[in-house]
Amino acid sequence: MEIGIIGGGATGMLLAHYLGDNHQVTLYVRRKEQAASIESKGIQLAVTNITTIIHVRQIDEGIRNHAILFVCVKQNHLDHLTPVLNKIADSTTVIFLQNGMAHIEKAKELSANVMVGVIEHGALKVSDHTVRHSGKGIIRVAYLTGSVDSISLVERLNQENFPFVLEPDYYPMLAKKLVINAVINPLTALFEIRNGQLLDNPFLTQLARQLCREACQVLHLDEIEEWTNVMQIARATAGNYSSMYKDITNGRTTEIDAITGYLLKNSTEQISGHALLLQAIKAKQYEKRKEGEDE
Ligand SMILES: NC(=O)C1=CN([C@@H]2O[C@H](COP(=O)(O)OP(=O)(O)OC[C@H]3O[C@@H](n4cnc5c(N)ncnc54)[C@H](OP(=O)(O)O)[C@@H]3O)[C@@H](O)[C@H]2O)C=CC1
Ligand SMILES: CC(C)(CO)C(=O)C(=O)O
Repeated sequence: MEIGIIGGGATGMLLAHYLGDNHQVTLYVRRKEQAASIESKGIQLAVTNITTIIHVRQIDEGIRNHAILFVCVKQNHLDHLTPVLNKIADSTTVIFLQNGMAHIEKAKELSANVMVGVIEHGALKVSDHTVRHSGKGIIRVAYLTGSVDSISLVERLNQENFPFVLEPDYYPMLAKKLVINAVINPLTALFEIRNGQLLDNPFLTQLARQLCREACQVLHLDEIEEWTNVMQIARATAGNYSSMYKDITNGRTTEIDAITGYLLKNSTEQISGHALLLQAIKAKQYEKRKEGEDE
């Protein structure tokens, strides 16, 4: 298939590497230097040193026609892509792969077919042309809008070494991932700890449990089931730093608005734990940025 991928970060390069073997893949990046780096060196998978040759273009040159267009940028970059996505051919299926749920309403407005997904892999960008596959998992996708044969599309994407699974309903798929990110990400970022430490410190575990309860109340999910899920992910990724921890440490904008902000926006009752964490993360982001400017 002709596949386009927007975003040459960790997930965009991971997809380009694995899908590049079986499909015609074009990766759209924002910077000229990154385009040049991938053009000359291909995408390298760290540790293995396997190189995949794909097409790379700067996004400013425009998007070609593709059967599938994956969107692999962070939530806070999505608004800049609106003019680009509005021009995508109606026959294309756009697949959004963000954490959080703030993108759903805008995604529904596109005239192209739209699917959304969650990535259960761990990926780290090592350089402009190198990605590390730090945790093997799957990508779940679900239909959002338009006329697309989701079953055959997912069958064609699915690979033994890089599985795709079709979910019957997008809402529980995204909501369950949202609970995990709304509990683990802000707490680990605020307390500067690895994911597993949430379960080692009884005070933090109690806080995490409260956040899980509040999130489930907003999203109409079963609290016991989701808490079991959160604990399982915290254990499975015990040695990792969350993406929010890493964003703050590196002075980048976090996805807090699309995660915690989404819960606050959609809550009919007070969710005091999340309300406090939203401000705390923004305050920390602000301080880290100031530190960077002062240096
Ligand atoms: N990494 C992981 O393991 C996982 C990530 N996710 C989710 O996947 C999403 C993407 O994350 P991730 O890949 O890690 O993020 P990264 O920050 O690694 O990559 C984002 C990329 O998007 C590029 N970008 C931003 N704006 C544009 C634009 N207008 N046009 C083209 N490219 C653009 C950035 O380019 P530049 O380098 O020039 O700034 C950057 O390379 C997030 O929502 C994240 O939460 C979910 C699960 C796991
Ligand atoms: C699952 C988890 C919490 C793993 O770190 C994640 O998705 C993230 O860090 O954004």
